[in-house]
Amino acid sequence: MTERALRLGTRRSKLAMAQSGQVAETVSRLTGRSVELVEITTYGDTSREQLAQIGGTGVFVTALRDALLGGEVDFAVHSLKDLPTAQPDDLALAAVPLRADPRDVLIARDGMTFTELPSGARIGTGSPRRMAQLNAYARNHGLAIETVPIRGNIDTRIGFVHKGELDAVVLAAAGLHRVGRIDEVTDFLSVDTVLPAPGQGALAIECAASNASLTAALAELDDPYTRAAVTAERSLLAALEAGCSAPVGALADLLADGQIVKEMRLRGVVGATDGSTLVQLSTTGPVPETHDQALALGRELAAEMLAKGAAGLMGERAL
Ligand SMILES: NCc1[nH]cc(CCC(=O)O)c1CC(=O)O
Repeated sequence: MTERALRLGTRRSKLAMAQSGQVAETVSRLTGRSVELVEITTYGDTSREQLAQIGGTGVFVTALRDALLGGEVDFAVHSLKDLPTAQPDDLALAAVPLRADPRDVLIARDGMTFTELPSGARIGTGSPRRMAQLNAYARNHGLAIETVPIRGNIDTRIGFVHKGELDAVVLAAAGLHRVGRIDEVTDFLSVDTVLPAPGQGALAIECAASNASLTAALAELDDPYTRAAVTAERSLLAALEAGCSAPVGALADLLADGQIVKEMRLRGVVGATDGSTLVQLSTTGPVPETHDQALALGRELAAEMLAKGAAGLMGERAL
């Protein structure tokens, strides 16, 4: 008997459809089963309010998770940075595939880089994290910029620049790669300037925890280093009691001696959105070999950041 197609739940945005389409092809190749995309509309897709006002990026996730638990779809693909830090017991994070470029990038008019922008340039972003770090960099380097809150999908955001409403917008490299618009980037922002969101560039493949066979099949897509890194980053976020849209950046990467991977470094930042204050620290440790070791790395850095005053900079608390 021919098995029915696997149903993959996805948001309707171009980015989500691109991400889900790529995962669908891989899952179909690995399992030998066809995969059909089931489009789900989330509250985050329909609301026009700023994310901080509607509960952070978790609003992109809830409807997909409801569809999973209701048996409407078999598995779902999320942008990992949009997932709340607490993983529900009845949902398995079956795979975190190899991470794409985690950096933030600038798309500016006239091909300009960040430091080439004119005094008073208006830069659009919906992320308090990006605002805090760009404003801090500008303060420290004598640049005069204005960060402008924006919402919308990738096309809408880039459109603000094309229409002349903004001088530049900031987006994630990973999203632009996946929708085929990476060539429009005018400046790849160093992570020393703008630390990415915890989990940025990574995907999360979820299914019902009760579906053990599908959980095991999807685990084939997991990249252990990526999973360890994003687990440490999200552990930091959780330990700071911050929500997905708090002004918190984090990045875990591997430190190697030649070809030999020696340690994992975790960097974290939290800041006031006007850039007046940033708490930015890092820690290193053995490459986590277990989930708990990755969690511990994040908690360790969070404790150091809280001791340096991070709590007062959180703005939006975990919801
Ligand atoms: N909710 C916005 C969102 N969620 C994930 C990505 C980028 C893709 C990724 O981080 O994997 C984006 C767009 C952006 O930040 O520019």
